[in-house]
Amino acid sequence: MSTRLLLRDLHLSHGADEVLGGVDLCLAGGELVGLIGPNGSGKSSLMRACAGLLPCTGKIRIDGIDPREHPVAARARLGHAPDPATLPGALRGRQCLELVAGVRQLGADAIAEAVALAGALGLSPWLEREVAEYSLGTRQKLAVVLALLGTPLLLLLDEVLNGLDPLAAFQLKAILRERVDAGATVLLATHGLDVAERILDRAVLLLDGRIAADWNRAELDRLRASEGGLEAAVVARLRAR
Ligand SMILES: Nc1ncnc2c1ncn2[C@@H]1O[C@H](COP(=O)(O)OP(=O)(O)OP(=O)(O)O)[C@@H](O)[C@H]1O
Repeated sequence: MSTRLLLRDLHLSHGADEVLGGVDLCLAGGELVGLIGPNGSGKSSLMRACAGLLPCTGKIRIDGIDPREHPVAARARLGHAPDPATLPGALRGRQCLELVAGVRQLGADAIAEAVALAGALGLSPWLEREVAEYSLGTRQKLAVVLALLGTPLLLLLDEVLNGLDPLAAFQLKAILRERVDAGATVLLATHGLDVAERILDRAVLLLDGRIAADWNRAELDRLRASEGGLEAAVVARLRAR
């Protein structure tokens, strides 16, 4: 299986505070991987660094491409859901889709696919309305559709199940599984360990600036069968610090 995302000795600081202190991570094509970690452990920062939005040191490769040297080629392979709070309130949902499609040089087919995805998530009635009128969950749906636009090979999704209604969350999990089965790789930051335990192929724990644990599907199944499951395993790691 090809390496979709490779991180070696990734370091990232916000001012004087080191957030990532040497992250090593290798994701293959066709994996749905959960990124777990306490508040402030650096999950969002890691994703933003991979998307070229934050400076960092160390090795990053997306399908072998360094996003800092070849940002356009890397971005063509990458879908990163924007923070819903940063979506432009004055634009309508459809305009946001068209804007991102334009930046990514995607055509009408990609927009039509995104409109269909929006429908699957219950977003259709909102596409002609301004984002400023959206609820938090509706903004989250639009952020996810923007990330999925153009069927990227690597999806970096930061807590995208948060705030979604049950039907939209169900649909999104099915869409992610379809994308992964078709060869895409998803890195999903989440605090929802019950969901993670059921839907992921793998879960990694980001702790104290590094990957502190890495559970594959068989290990997640074993945890699931044990008392407390993944939650108990994660809580034990956090308490042991
Ligand atoms: N723009 C910024 N300026 C300064 N510090 C920041 C900035 N963004 C994040 N941080 C700090 O970096 C650390 C990691 O934050 P980050 O948002 O990446 O964590 P997270 O794991 O995604 O957290 P959460 O689970 O709460 O979403 C935190 O200590 C946070 O306060």
